[in-house]
Amino acid sequence: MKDPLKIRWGILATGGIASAFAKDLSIDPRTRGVEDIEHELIAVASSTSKTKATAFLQSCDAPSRAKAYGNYADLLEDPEVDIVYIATPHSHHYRNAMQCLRAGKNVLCEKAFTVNALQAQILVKEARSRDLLLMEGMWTRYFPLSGYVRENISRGRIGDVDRVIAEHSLSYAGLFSDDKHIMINPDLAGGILLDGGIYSLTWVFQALWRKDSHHPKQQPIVKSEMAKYGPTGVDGMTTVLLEFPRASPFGNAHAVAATSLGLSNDAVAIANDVAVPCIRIQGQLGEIQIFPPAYRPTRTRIVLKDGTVEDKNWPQPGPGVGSGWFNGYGGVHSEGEGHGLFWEADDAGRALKEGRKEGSQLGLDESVLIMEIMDEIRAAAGLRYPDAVETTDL
Ligand SMILES: NC(=O)C1=CN([C@@H]2O[C@H](COP(=O)(O)OP(=O)(O)OC[C@H]3O[C@@H](n4cnc5c(N)ncnc54)[C@H](OP(=O)(O)O)[C@@H]3O)[C@@H](O)[C@H]2O)C=CC1
Ligand SMILES: O=C1OC[C@@H](O)[C@H](O)[C@H]1O
Repeated sequence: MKDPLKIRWGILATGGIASAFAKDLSIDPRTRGVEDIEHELIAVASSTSKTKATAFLQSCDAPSRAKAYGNYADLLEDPEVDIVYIATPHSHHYRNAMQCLRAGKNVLCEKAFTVNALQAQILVKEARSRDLLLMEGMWTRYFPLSGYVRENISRGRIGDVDRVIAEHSLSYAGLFSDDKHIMINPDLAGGILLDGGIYSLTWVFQALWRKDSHHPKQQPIVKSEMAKYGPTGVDGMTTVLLEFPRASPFGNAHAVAATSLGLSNDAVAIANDVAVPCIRIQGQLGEIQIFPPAYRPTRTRIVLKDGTVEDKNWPQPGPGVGSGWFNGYGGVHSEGEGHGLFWEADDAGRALKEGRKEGSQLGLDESVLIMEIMDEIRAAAGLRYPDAVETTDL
């Protein structure tokens, strides 16, 4: 077998998800059966200071040769960096991704891809004109669990998908010490739609926007309601009804994508020691249930009308570094294993190997379409971020 291709990563920002990503890069890909590529963290950049970048590398047990930069521009000039993972707030994705592309770097950019669809379209055009990889870091799409769900839909286990009910919420109520918090700060494009609603929409799209659909693909019709978080005016709860046109004796397919900053199915289920699915994908023959959290589920159930019940657990693989490695970030992960960001990193690495220019499970046209839908939802409720955040000027 040929030697694995080494993917040389740079990371922009030193916050919570940047740290989880750096730790996942350090996990040997062979622990998840990946032998054709491997990852190396070459450099991290902090917009605040080199000291912060150095501390970040230490806290992530990064390779000793990894470099710390005190600004983003210096990392983009590093010829050893093949691909940049952007882990800044939503407000900064457009600007940072454009900086990377203009510096000739491939890009894996955290979700939500941008603040609005126009920004996403401009980035896509830039990446295509430069023949660079541009990929939205919607990690959930790359989990083996998601592949299993997609495959069972394709095999027709539940019949055609008639309805999807998707809910992703966080338990943030009362937890904000001030209005500058990333989740609620309009200057950082905060609010639950861009942060959490994107997961509910991801599950709806994984189920209903499919290459192998028996039905012609047509854009969904969207209706929505938003409840604002009073102190800052961003959305604290958003509920979306999507109708997917199709030629079926049962009419169009429906989906509900719900999200909230304060209500958490996950927290309620844990507190009461019960398991309640957050995603239900329903067809005439039965349904696929996915258990919370929607962004990192580890359990599925298929329930069919013929009496079949199939439960499966999907622990994230890894070296078993002990519980608590990722605890306190992005939910409760009791397995003490990898976070799961390595799956999207593997897909980005394989894209570089194969010459592919977008993610295999979330192409750029779909990322743009989802941004268009989120624009529509925000416009219906009058949620517009400051001009400096919505702009396409650099
Ligand atoms: N896939 C997933 O599971 C998750 C994804 N995310 C996504 O990752 C992104 C970052 O979120 P998260 O890591 O939680 O955020 P954090 O607030 O923890 O970190 C953001 C980092 O961005 C950098 N930054 C640059 N400019 C600013 C600015 N003006 N204000 C604040 N920070 C700035 C900072 O690093 P520095 O000072 O070093 O430049 C900061 O540490 C978002 O897009 C979010 O949606 C978040 C959580 C989980
Ligand atoms: O992407 C995310 O997933 C986990 C959540 O805790 C976090 O708010 C969000 O950004």
